Amino acid sequence: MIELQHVAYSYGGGELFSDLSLSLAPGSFHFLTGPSGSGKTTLLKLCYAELKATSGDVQIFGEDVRSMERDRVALARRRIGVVHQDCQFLDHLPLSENVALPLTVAGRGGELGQDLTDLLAWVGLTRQAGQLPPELSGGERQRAALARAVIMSPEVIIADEPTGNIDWEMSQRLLALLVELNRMGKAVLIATHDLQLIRAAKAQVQARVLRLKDRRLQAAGADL
Ligand SMILES: Nc1ncnc2c1ncn2[C@@H]1O[C@H](COP(=O)(O)OP(=O)(O)OP(=O)(O)O)[C@@H](O)[C@H]1O
Repeated sequence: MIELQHVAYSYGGGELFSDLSLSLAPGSFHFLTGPSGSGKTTLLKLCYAELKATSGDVQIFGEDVRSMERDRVALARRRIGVVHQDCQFLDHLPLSENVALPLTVAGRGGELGQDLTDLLAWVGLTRQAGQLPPELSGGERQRAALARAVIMSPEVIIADEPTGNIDWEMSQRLLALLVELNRMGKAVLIATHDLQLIRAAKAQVQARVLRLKDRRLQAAGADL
């Protein structure tokens, strides 16, 4: 689904990483760890074609990102649900409309209804559907961001520090949702510093743990 081969990336200075290869197959579950500043967010952005590799090949759903026109990139992006690190919302719109925004933007707002209700129930936010984003807790925002990322039924879920600012119980809840999505056959890629979360996930799902360090991507040690 998403293939990176011998990829390097630089923001203009030295290379952040090089000769990096990664393959996200249907139904796979990957964690990406590594020190702050090692390039985890950058690597995720390469996976959803927000950035283009400085060198090497990136293929998304069989297409070479370098030669994809903008509309092809936009179409491919609809098949990838992204939970961003800062999970921003439109603060003047209620939670339910924020979650539904990708469908509305795609001109499919008419399909809303029971699916949205079900999705909000799935992430445990039925009661908060009418609230504005500034009125939500950190954990509620993270779950809303996940709901928004999956409303288009993506085949791949990419989450950047999804449990960054939430307590352990809420992290567990979020992890359970991601594991459930994976069991439905979706590929999941999560960047995180949270080693406890990785250990908890490994008890539930066959996850590969990758570590970005010293400009290289390696399989993490067996202790994880
Ligand atoms: N738009 C940008 N322009 C220039 N440099 C950038 C840009 N975005 C990120 N960087 C730099 O690239 C490096 C990697 O950033 P990135 O956010 O990918 O790391 P990270 O591993 O996700 O970090 P963290 O764990 O702290 O979120 C950092 O040194 C960062 O300052």
